[in-house]
Amino acid sequence: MAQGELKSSVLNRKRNPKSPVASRSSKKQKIAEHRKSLPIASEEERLIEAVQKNDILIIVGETGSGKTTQLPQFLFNAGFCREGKMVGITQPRRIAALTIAKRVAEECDVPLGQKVGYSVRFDDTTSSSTRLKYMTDGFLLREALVDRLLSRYSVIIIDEAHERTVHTDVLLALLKKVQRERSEIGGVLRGCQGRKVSPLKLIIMSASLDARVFCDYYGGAKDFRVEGRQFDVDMFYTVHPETDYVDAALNTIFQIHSEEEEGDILVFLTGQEEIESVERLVQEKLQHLPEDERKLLPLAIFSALPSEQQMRVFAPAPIGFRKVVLATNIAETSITIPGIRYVVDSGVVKARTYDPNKGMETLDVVPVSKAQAIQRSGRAGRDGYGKSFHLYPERDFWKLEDSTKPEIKRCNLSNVILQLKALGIDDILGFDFIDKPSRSAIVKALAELHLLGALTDDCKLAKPAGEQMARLPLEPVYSRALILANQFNCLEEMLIIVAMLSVESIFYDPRQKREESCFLFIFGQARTSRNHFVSVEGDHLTYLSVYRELDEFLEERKAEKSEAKVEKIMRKWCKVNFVNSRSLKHARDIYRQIRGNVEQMGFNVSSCGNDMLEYRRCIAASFFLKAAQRQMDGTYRALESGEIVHIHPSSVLFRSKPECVIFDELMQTSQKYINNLTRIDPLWLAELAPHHYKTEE
Ligand SMILES: Nc1ncnc2c1ncn2[C@@H]1O[C@H](COP(=O)(O)OP(=O)(O)OP(=O)(O)O)[C@@H](O)[C@H]1O
Repeated sequence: MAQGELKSSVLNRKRNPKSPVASRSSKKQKIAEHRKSLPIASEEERLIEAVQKNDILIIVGETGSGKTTQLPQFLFNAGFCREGKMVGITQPRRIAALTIAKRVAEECDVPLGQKVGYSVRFDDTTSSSTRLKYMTDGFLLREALVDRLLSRYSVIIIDEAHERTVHTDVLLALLKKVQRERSEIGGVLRGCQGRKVSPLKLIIMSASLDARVFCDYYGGAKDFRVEGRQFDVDMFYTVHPETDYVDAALNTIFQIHSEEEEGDILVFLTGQEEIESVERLVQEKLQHLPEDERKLLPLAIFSALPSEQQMRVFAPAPIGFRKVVLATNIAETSITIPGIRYVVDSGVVKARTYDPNKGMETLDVVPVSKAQAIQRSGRAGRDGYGKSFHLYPERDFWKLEDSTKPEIKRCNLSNVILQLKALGIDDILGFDFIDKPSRSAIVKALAELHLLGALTDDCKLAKPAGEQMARLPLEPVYSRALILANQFNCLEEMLIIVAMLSVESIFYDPRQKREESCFLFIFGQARTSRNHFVSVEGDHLTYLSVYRELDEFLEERKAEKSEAKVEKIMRKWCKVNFVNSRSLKHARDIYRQIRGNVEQMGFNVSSCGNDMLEYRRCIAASFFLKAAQRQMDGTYRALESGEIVHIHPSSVLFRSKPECVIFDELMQTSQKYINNLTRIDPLWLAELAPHHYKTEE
């Protein structure tokens, strides 16, 4: 496609000139018409009948047929929320829970948080009048820790079950048990706060080509198909495979912008750095276009972005502009980004795989599954006819796996097992998982939890350490670090480090700036301006000094009260220091949230000030399972797995190569790398973790 003129219809988009009252009622009318036009609308009666007749129902429907937004409203109308009961709907991602709840509240014409609300980690908008509650699958799992029978719910809907997140898989099994227990109890007064427990209806919703796996798991449960989608989406594929999908995505964005009609673009890429680099490239390329063709607005969305920044992609583009949303697979399922008419699918996704025997994670860019490609296309055509451009040939689509491998088969199980133990499920090997993780993965995770002090010798939940670890919304190894830091009087510092380790790319790396002619100059400049943060003790302390320096800088400018001003100052500081402002802002949010958690648990947040020796000893005591020792040839041996590894070039200890280090990450990319390190004295391991290391080791 050659570049052409912008279509006049884009430039002529006008604001609605009606009065607020008139526009509100016309909006209501539009929503009512929209609801009626959804394929699921004509199925209301049949669906309710099926739910009434079956305790478990598997609903399969095309993307955009209206399952997520409409079914809960049908259930409400049919009386499933009487006597204060709720319908709970789980989503694999928080952004989906947030935006769908907002949409359903709008459809019901009620303020968010009353009849309709959402609950996700660190953000709960529900109230005692909430009847339709959207939440993440992880949130419902945590709720079960407090109310084992989930007695407030009359119906629980597990949405997007085909995604098979580890939390969804655990819920599928847990709810089977809860449902059995609730029907055995039958109307007896029990459950949380003596609530009356009635039988539970369970609905599993999937867009998957293969729903049989769920029907079989629930002993031949009935399936219900919702046929049809609201708007068509035309599919386009490349003739030949693309060698560089980032380049291909960039070209496609500009082709759509110059040749296609009005409508926004959604592009699927693999991660934060790639997205930020494409964002810059779009900006740069726009500078070379004539003034009237520059009206393209790139916006990013990925999971490490704070919620309010994620929400920016949902706002309409300014008049005359076309927005181009650059997303990871966070935008792949469930959500509707208003205005999106064109989808560009790179065909790839970044996938994490965990090897329990080596204790090693690999992060690879891999082809998407058919189900994922279909979900991606489904994001177009949600408020009108759409087009989906796949950056690979059609024959390659047919070669893709049908669906993604369940996360439970490729992740570290220690967190899930800790949650199950806290739920009173002791026989993990005998637990009825829909897809059983390997025996060795379970045994390895149990052993790790035991070493971390979360389980007793007979594999029961340790009190209070195991209980406290289960209550914190973190990986067990980080929860343990916080508990220990409380004893070492450096909880403040550990909270900062845990927050900083929870985000991607603290330092902005100009190597990502493709086509940068003065790359070497800028790279040198970045290193120099980063130098004053660098601690010879390692990356953890370097991150600590970045965090603290920004804190001091903001403290000095405390007079600037408005949040927007503070954010502006912060962005400027980050730019000068080559620090990624989005990542740092996210880390500051996480810090505040987990600080709230530990304070609720009664911990006093004290600081060790500048006593970094005590702090490094605490790191050694917390992460003793992640220690590595230098070998004669300059490589390192990870002490737990015996793997030979290298220090990652981005670590501040890359050149100094200390004798012994604690690492946070062990990743296989081109080589086996350890990253995010702290230098320790090897003797500390035997002293601080005597149950695992002997002095002669
Ligand atoms: N936040 C929103 N803003 C505007 N329209 C929306 C929003 N959410 C949903 N819709 C509209 O409602 C339709 C149905 O959405 P819904 O999420 O219920 O579909 P679904 O069948 O669950 O599909 P999927 O599995 O792809 O999420 C969408 O196609 C879109 O037209």
